[in-house]
Amino acid sequence: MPATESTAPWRISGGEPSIIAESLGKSFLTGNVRERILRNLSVSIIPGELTLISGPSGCGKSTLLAILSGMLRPDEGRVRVLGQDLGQLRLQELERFRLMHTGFVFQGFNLFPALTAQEQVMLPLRYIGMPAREADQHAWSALEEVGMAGRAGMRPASLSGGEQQRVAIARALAKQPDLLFADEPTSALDAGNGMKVIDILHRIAHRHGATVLCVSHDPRLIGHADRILTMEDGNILDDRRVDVPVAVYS
Ligand SMILES: Nc1ncnc2c1ncn2[C@@H]1O[C@H](COP(=O)(O)OP(=O)(O)OP(=O)(O)O)[C@@H](O)[C@H]1O
Repeated sequence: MPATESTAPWRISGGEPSIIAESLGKSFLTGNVRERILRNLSVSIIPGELTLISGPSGCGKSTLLAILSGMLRPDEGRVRVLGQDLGQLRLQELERFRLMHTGFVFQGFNLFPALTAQEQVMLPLRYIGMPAREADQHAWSALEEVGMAGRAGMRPASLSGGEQQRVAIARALAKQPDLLFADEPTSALDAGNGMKVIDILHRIAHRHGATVLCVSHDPRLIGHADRILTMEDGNILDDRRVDVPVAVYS
């Protein structure tokens, strides 16, 4: 496990891509119609940045995120993450790889109703074998980093949507992953809470050198990413950098 100090860099960004995807193709069968969702898509993602994937509904954003994070296998092409060809890993090895190196934040928070914020964040740490006392400290640091340490003893029903999403981010953050994936993390939140979440994701990339890849069609987020990939019809139409400085949430 890397450093415990929450503001310490986990990884130093050397400009080398942490994710390299080449010639990805993916189809889904609906009834007896096979629909091509991704077509010959290639992309590299760099650590230390918040990269946003935007584009119209149904263009394949979540499918791409699922493939780049190792949750879904492509039909064609290959994905290298941290130098590892995901296609070479057996299912169990892939699960282990994801557990050790990636965190995921979902639109619907996915918190356990019966657990406090502290317990939610500790759970995956205990699952990877971290001793209780250490897991407790890591969970506390992660909650502190997202501004939720003061609510560590509260259960989801007593937290607002924005607070629940910040707990979910702390849970993904606590194991200090190399890569953090987020699928529409702000879509259930109002403007203010959505902005806090995106600023936290941005800060995770910049302070810790993590690769942060976020799917969203929320136009408010565009100025808050470092790089925007715009998808249409299963491919990347536009790839651009955002120069505007980002306000850091405190
Ligand atoms: N497991 C699946 N089986 C069949 N079709 C699927 C499956 N997953 C996704 N699709 C289809 O693939 C297309 C792309 O889905 P995807 O969720 O990647 O799009 P998206 O760009 O993230 O959309 P949105 O912005 O609405 O979430 C959609 O038409 C969807 O219905």
